[in-house]
Amino acid sequence: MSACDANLDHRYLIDAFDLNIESADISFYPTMLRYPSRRAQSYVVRQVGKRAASSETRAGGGAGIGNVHHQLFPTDDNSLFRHVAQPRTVSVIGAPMTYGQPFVGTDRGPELLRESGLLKDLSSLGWRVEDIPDLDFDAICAEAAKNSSTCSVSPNAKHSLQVGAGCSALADLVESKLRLGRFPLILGGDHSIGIGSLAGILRAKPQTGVIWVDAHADLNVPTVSESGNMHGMPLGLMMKELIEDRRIIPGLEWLEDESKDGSGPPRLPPDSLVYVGLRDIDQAERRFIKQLGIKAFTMYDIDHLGIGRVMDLALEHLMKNNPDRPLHLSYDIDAVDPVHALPQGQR
Ligand SMILES: NC(=[NH2+])NCCC[C@H](N)C(=O)O
Repeated sequence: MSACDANLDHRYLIDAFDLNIESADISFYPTMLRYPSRRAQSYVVRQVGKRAASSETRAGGGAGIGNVHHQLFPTDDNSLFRHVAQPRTVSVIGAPMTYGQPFVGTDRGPELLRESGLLKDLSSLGWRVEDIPDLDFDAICAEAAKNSSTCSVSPNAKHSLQVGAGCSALADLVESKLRLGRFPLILGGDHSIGIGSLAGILRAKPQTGVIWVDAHADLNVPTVSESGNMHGMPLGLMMKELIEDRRIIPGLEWLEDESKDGSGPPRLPPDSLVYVGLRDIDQAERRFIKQLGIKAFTMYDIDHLGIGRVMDLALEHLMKNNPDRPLHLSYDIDAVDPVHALPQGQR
């Protein structure tokens, strides 16, 4: 662990995110499943339960002052969750994906989060909870794999048929919940689920700004990926600048389908993304971040500026030209201080 890693502990993250988010996902790496599940879920729960993000409260962010302020002076600000219908309902979607990286185990994420009391905690925050049965990736992915003999081999996108089929089902579900005015809370699964979450979200709400809390940039595309693992690609696959036509990847053809309301296939403009917590990025990703001008806060920045300031800057970047846009938070537990979540065998 380096000194700067120590700064990104859950407490800081929880206290710093005084955000008005409308959707969230959380993803795992197998070695990180056990201990952090309680912390991970409390983190997400806190996000869902957040109150107003006034500049006054955000100013105190990093050290937890903003959060203490909320507890002392709770507000019931209707300007929050503007994109969520009343009564507020969170749709909990289990996405037990394992095919985006080499290890089995990430499929236990939804179960462990539920076991650690997620649903009760959500309801105690005053939300209605819609607990949807986990997506049946065993069946969906096995069915998709049947086509593998008739399909060309993936161009450096491992298990793309399985990841593609699973994420297509996830995208449909996320999109339908957003269109009902619900808050989709997606429980991974490895981070290739981001392909499904982002596709569904961007089809329903193309203006969405994305905050990607992760040690990794996940900005690879098959032409440059060093590992071929799709958990390293969800953001790259959403950027037109990095991949023109996703139909070249077997299993991802659906990503080029028009959105129902005619807004085109789901795409994320580079200025609609902010990274928080980077500490392990590939050569090509580094180049892309620079070329595309993506806003990126590394562990160094968090250590240097403090997480409160980093979050102020992140929000400023996403909201300055579009103060009413929805936000999506994607949280990979490997962003957490390795003292709490062992990052063995990242790739
Ligand atoms: N969400 C993650 N854990 N991503 C890990 C990605 C690691 C590496 N950059 C790759 O593309 O293979």
